[in-house]
Amino acid sequence: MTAELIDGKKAAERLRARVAELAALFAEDAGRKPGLAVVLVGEDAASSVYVRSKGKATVAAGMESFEHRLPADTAQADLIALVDRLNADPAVDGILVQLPLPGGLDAQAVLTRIDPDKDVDGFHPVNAGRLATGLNGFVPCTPYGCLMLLKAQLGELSGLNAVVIGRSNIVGKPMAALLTAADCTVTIAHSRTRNLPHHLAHADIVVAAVGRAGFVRGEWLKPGAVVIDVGINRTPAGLVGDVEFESAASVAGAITPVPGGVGPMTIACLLRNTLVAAHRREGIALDPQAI
Ligand SMILES: NC(=O)C1=CN([C@@H]2O[C@H](COP(=O)(O)OP(=O)(O)OC[C@H]3O[C@@H](n4cnc5c(N)ncnc54)[C@H](OP(=O)(O)O)[C@@H]3O)[C@@H](O)[C@H]2O)C=CC1
Ligand SMILES: Nc1nc(=O)c2c([nH]1)NC[C@@H]1CN(c3ccc(C(=O)N[C@@H](CCC(=O)O)C(=O)O)cc3)C=[N+]21
Repeated sequence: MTAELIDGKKAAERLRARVAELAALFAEDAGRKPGLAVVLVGEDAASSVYVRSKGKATVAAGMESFEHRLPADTAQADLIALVDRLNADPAVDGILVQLPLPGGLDAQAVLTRIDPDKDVDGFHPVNAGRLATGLNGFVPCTPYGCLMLLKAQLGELSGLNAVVIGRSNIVGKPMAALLTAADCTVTIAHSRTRNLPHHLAHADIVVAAVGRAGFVRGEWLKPGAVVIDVGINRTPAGLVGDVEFESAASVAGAITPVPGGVGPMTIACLLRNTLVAAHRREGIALDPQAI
């Protein structure tokens, strides 16, 4: 292996520590802690684990965590009613509805019901539009975390070629928007892309968000490329990313591991977005450069 390992766990710990300091200052000024509400519908094992670790991280950062667990057979109207209550609750700065929702529930309708100014996931169309047009809003946590890792690794991104593999609303599309705003030349690849290796051969930055274990091979990469592996795939061999780590690490300049790469940054960015939401709601200034 020649690639440098990008330590997302350490970067996330640093970000969480900064958020915790600023959350303590906020609590002094506002007379209350920032609050994050997480809604989990159903009993999906992986989702339960995530929700528990989000709750722990929220409390550790000096924020209030409100967990709402609903049965898998919850009616759409009841879920919408809960979102309405959270929208109206002054103690709640951020709302996250854990995805995927059980079959029968309309995720898009639920996400669109969340007050855009409490939408710390950045999934509301208003926030997607703000990101696309360069306005201040909430940026989805996973791509935001990826951008932070890239900037820490490379410094200036201007003029670099980036290939984003995947075009989902929660990872690929906002990732491409962020890289475009950072003046990269961005290619978005997806399941209909012809000759992915051709595109990757020119990529200084590769972000893989495909959902297929070990999909990206080292021999497709440009030597020295910085590779961000978003994939979380549970295999009999354990948790693996979308990049074939061994072969990629012998060609790339730097690469994120799975676990310990993008995942921890996602949670840290969720806390960051909640802190920002709390400041905006209370009209308390927060220097964006401070975090
Ligand atoms: N670390 C973290 O914090 C997070 C990790 N994840 C993980 O990231 C991965 C992606 O998540 P998500 O974006 O939600 O997934 P989606 O399933 O929504 O999107 C996958 C994307 O990959 C594309 N794709 C599928 N097959 C190929 C192929 N053969 N070649 C090129 N592109 C392909 C799809 O293309 P098309 O659009 O044509 O179907 C689609 O755009 C998953 O492993 C998920 O678990 C997700 C969120 C957070
Ligand atoms: N509304 C919503 N917002 C999300 O942000 C959201 C979601 N729904 N649904 C599911 C995906 C996935 N996701 C992850 C978060 C943390 C890790 C994480 O911390 N991973 C650890 C490993 C955890 C483990 O061992 O399972 C790591 O990569 O090191 C992974 C994945 C957020 N998501």
